Amino acid sequence: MAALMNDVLNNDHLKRLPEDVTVPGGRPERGGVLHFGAGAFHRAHQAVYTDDTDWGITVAAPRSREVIDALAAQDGLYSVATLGPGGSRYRVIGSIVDTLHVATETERALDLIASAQTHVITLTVTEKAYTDPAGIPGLLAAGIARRAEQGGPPLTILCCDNLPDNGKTTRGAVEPLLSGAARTWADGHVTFPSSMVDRIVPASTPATYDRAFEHLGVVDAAAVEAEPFTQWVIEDDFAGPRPAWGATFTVDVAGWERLKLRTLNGVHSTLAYLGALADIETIAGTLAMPGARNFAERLIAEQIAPSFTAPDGQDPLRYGDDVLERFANPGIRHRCLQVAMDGSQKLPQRLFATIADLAAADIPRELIALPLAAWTRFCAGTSDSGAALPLDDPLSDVLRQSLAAAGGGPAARIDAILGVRHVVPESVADDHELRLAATKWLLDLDRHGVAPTLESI
Ligand SMILES: NC(=O)c1ccc[n+]([C@@H]2O[C@H](COP(=O)([O-])OP(=O)(O)OC[C@H]3O[C@@H](n4cnc5c(N)ncnc54)[C@H](O)[C@@H]3O)[C@@H](O)[C@H]2O)c1
Ligand SMILES: O=P(O)(O)OC[C@@H](O)[C@@H](O)[C@H](O)[C@H](O)CO
Repeated sequence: MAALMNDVLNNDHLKRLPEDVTVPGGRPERGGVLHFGAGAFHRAHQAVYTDDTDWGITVAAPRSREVIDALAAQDGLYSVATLGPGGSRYRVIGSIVDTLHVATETERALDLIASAQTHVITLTVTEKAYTDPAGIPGLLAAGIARRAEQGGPPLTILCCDNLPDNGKTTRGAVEPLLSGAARTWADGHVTFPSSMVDRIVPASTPATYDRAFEHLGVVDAAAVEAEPFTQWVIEDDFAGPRPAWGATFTVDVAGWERLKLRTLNGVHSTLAYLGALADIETIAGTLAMPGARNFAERLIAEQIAPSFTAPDGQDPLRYGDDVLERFANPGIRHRCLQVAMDGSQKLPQRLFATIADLAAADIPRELIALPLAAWTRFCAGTSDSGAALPLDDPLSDVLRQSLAAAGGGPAARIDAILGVRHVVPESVADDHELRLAATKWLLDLDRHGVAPTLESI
């Protein structure tokens, strides 16, 4: 413990910490985890779970090096502020022992993937990263090939992105890029467990760093803020050793993924598009609009919950109530525009899967057509007040061109969005009832805007 305090106190950037700040119980003496995606979520989720073990993480940044440079300058130390009803609690995390910039250190990245010291690779690289063979999937495949050549030990690749069957998705992105011997080796030595990850972690802003400075008394350029809730459900399919994470290990994660992606993330995206259109900055602010909570509760009870079977012991309605309480947390300033980005990569699992299952069960789909209408209007890029809305989406050109070609009529615009294949499944694109309901909602949004539409529900 004394050594740890020395570590923290000797660090140039994190010293003289107030007594209410939790500090690491020691710096890990070993590595073992290689993580890709140096974003806010990793720092407030997997790195925190790992901080409770004796394993260490090398964090690799695929693109911008801003975060890893900040971490490196602070000896890997940074703070996570938990923003609860009673105020903020700060904890310094010590599990990050090294950093790596993939674009400029590709050889080192491959060596680390191949290294016998690396047992688990974790990923938070956003949903779209799995569709780019030249990106992370290609890097992993090349690293696995090197590991195979060297006859390295088994390896676990653990996706922590918000995707359904995320282990299978990762395997599906990497395996086709392996050739011959490497593929045979990977079959016997590499596993891709699925995992459900949950903690709301908004992007850090200058205000985040100001609050950290005010609380810690030192500059922390890698600070993150998060809600108190945290959850990690992992398919117990590790090829080799793993850290003693305080997660739930299970044989089947699919039910947990559906519960979370459809309920939490589905409602999150819904509020994000409605809020952005209404010129509201945050998810909490959107949920506070008159009628919004009633709509969200009905969406969960009447559309989302009946679309799937919850895991044993989970009540989707209670889960949904808890989610709405979490969204209402005023400390979490999660911007609608952050949640709204990459809709084409998120809505298949957050919205369209729900719609498809409701249609298959012959359950009416009127309420769930509203988020589809809101996304359609959002993609056109103008809010209810006439302000410009950014469309930060890898398919932005396709979406905007389809809408432009459709002209101004709501039915044609809904058809244009439903016609974007690879995003909207065929059964949803052909869903006549959904199309009519979404057209009606889009007409309401065009004529009256979000606020009166929500109040009318
Ligand atoms: N923030 C949350 O509340 C939260 C909660 C649960 C799960 N997640 C998952 O974690 C992911 C990352 O969230 P975050 O808050 O850390 O975001 P972030 O924007 O802070 O970080 C994203 C990271 O992904 C990398 N990245 C982006 N596009 C990439 C690409 N095409 N190829 C390779 N790398 C790419 C970026 O360089 C960055 O390191 C989310 O997309 C989601 O799947 C986030
Ligand atoms: O992180 P994304 O971009 O996949 O989605 C935005 C939010 O819906 C998401 O980050 C939630 O906050 C998170 O999934 C909660 O666990």
